[in-house]
Order: sequence, then C-alpha cells, then structure tokens
Amino acid sequence: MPGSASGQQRSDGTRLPPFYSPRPDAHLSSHNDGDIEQADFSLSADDPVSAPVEDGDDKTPAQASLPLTQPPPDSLLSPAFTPPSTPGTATPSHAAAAAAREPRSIPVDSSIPTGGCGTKQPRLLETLPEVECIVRARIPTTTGAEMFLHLYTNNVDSKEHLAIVFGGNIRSKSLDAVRDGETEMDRLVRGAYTGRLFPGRTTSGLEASTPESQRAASELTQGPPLVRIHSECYTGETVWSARCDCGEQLDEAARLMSLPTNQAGGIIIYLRQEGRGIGLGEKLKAYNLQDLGSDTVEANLLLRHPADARSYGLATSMLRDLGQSEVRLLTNNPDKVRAVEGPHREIVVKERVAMVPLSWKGRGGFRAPEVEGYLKTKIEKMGHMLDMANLPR
Ligand SMILES: Nc1nc2c(ncn2[C@@H]2O[C@H](COP(=O)(O)OP(=O)(O)OP(=O)(O)O)[C@@H](O)[C@H]2O)c(=O)[nH]1
Repeated sequence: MPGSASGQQRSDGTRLPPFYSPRPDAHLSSHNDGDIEQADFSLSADDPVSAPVEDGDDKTPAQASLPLTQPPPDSLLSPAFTPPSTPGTATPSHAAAAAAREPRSIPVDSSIPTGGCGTKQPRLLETLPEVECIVRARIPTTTGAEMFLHLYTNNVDSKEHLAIVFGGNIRSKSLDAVRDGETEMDRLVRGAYTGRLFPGRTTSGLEASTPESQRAASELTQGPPLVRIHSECYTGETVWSARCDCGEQLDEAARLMSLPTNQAGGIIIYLRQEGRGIGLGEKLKAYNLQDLGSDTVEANLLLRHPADARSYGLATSMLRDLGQSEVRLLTNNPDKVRAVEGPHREIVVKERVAMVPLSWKGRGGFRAPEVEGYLKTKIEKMGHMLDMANLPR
C-alpha cells in the first residue's frame, strides 16, 4: 500500500499517518500462527462488524448536567454511528431505583444468526485447556461483600488466572478433589473446605459432600449465575487510568454479583491477558500512538498486533470446573459470547447483561475524552453493543 502525503488509506477506511511504513496484509489479520492464545480467538479490524444492539438505558437529568472536560467529537454523536434501538429494551426513567434492582438481561442464542451476539465465528481450539484450582481463600471486601478468590493453573500458559466467586454454592471440582496423601489440614490450607474457617477447626467437611448433597446444593441456586469474563488491565484497575472503563467494569460486576437480589451467585473470571493480550509494555506504546492520533485498534495494528489478541478457552474451562453449563454474561462484546461458549458449546450463554458506563446512566462513574474515544472505537470497529446515543452531552 503506497504512502501519500496525507497518509495511507487502509482497506477498513482508517487513515494511517504518512511516516508509518507499509506493512503486509498479514499484519491486518489476527490469524497468527503458533500462539495458542491467538489461535483460539482473536479479533481483526478487517472482520465484519456485527449489528449492535441497544443497551437499553436512558438518559437522566443528572446526565444532562455532567461536566465534560472537552466536548466529544461530532462524529461521536452522529446518527451515522448510532445503532438502532432494540424493541422492548427501552428504558427505565428512574435510574436510582433501577440501580438497586437486578440488571436487565437480553436473551441470547448464539446458535442462530439473529441470536443477539453477532455473526462472527471465532476460531476456537477443538479441545479446551485443562485447568486446576490449586487454592481458594475467603476475601472480605471493603464494600462489605464477601467473595472467594480461586487461583488456577493450566496446561497452556504459566499465568495465575483467577475466578472471583460470589455466593456459597459455587464450588470448584478440581479444588475439592482429594489429593493423594493429603491431610485434613492440607485441605483447610488450600481452601478445600465447606462453610467457613474458624480458629481450632480441624476438618474440611468435604467428606459430607455426597452426590446427593451436591445435588441439593445445586438445587439451591436459582438459575444461571451472573458471569463476567474480565481481562487484566493494570492501568484501568490500579493506576486510575481514564483511558478505559476497565476498573469501573470490574467494580460494577462485583457490585451486581453482591446484590441481595442476585440469588444465583456470580463469577468473575479474571484472565491475565493484559492489553487485549498484547501485554502492558505494548499497551503503553499503544497509548503513545493514541496520543499521536491513532485510535485503539489502529494503535494495535501499527504495533503489528491484532486488534484483539485474546482467547477465552481458559474461561470456558474454569466455568466448567466451577460446575457451570449455563451463564448470564455481563458484556457488550458480541465475540466474547461465542468464544466463551467453547468449541462445542460447553457453556451456553443464556442471557447477556449490558455493561453501560455509569456516567451514561447518571450514576457516578467518570467522563474523559479518552474513554469516550475508546468506547466509540469499540462500538464502531469492534461491534460492541452499546448505544452511543445514550452518551450524555
Ligand atoms: N491494546 C489495548 N488494550 C486495551 C486498551 N484499553 C484497554 N485495553 C485492554 O482491554 C481489555 C479490556 O477488555 P474487557 O474489559 O475484557 O472488555 P471487552 O472485551 O472490551 O468488552 P466488555 O466485556 O464489553 O467490557 C483489558 O485487557 C485492557 O488492558 C488499549 O487502548 N489498547
């Protein structure tokens, strides 16, 4: 692709700055060889964008008065970029009352083209990864909610992927399995116990866990749990970056899962695939490219990465290990739905719950031109199912 004084015109219509050298088309594709993460599932800016579905939340008076340090670009608010409304998803007008309720779900069926998760078929490995939960511990949180943090190993990478589990009836099969030669104290220390630990406790209680009692416990759960598949974001979760909404999404997912009305429990699968799988160092380079004028997709491509280098096979395996076959998935990303279902729909996503930025709903959150550009790119180039029309002016 020859350069020009005004920059290179890419096949997807984006314009690259003139000082970038041309690159082979292969770099525009996500189909890299030899990397299990990328082979499993990845996005490409060349892929068709699936039809967005409205998230269904409406503006409130509070939103109208929210300050914005810099007005969003006109294109952000243009009807050309505004996905059509989905009948039946319009909007509660009392945001505060809605906040206390269970989030609204949108039924999903990935087996049909109109099933509410786009038409793209991610490339999935035929076999799911093997995972093992090696330790679990109770974490009382600063919000008062309590969860159990599960740490997993697996047979495809050496990272410590996590499951954050809300609700007492969700258990890991691999954690509970008896290890050769272990003592009751070993089981207590690695978290393979029922109920709670207390000073002086000596038995794990798992001997009482018969198939009948397991069935009874599963009958106590009410429908599929709320699940979030979250990819690590050091900048958004730890150093308060306003370039993305990752930190807010993690907090909000935990809040929704802790609501007393959420009887089915919740699971956040926390995958160590920082920067959509390119790692923190490369993501920081991408940020510099963004400050030079690229959007998040262009920046990845300029760095010779796919737009999205993530995979979700580990999430599928971890959910299976946690005894799940059906879930309600908290996401705006249509590709996550199909990817987490696995090659043979080992997990079925029954419903999708939109993750609408809190500031769009007049419920706090934050606003910044960077995060709004980030969300705009996700909607326009990655098919995220959010309605930019709900962005307060
Ligand atoms: N390469 C790159 N990665 C980013 C950027 N901003 C955030 N990320 C990463 O994107 C990932 C966030 O994705 P998720 O929160 O799983 O969400 P998603 O797939 O975008 O979709 P949702 O489920 O709707 O939130 C994290 O790994 C972040 O580190 C960016 O500008 N460039």
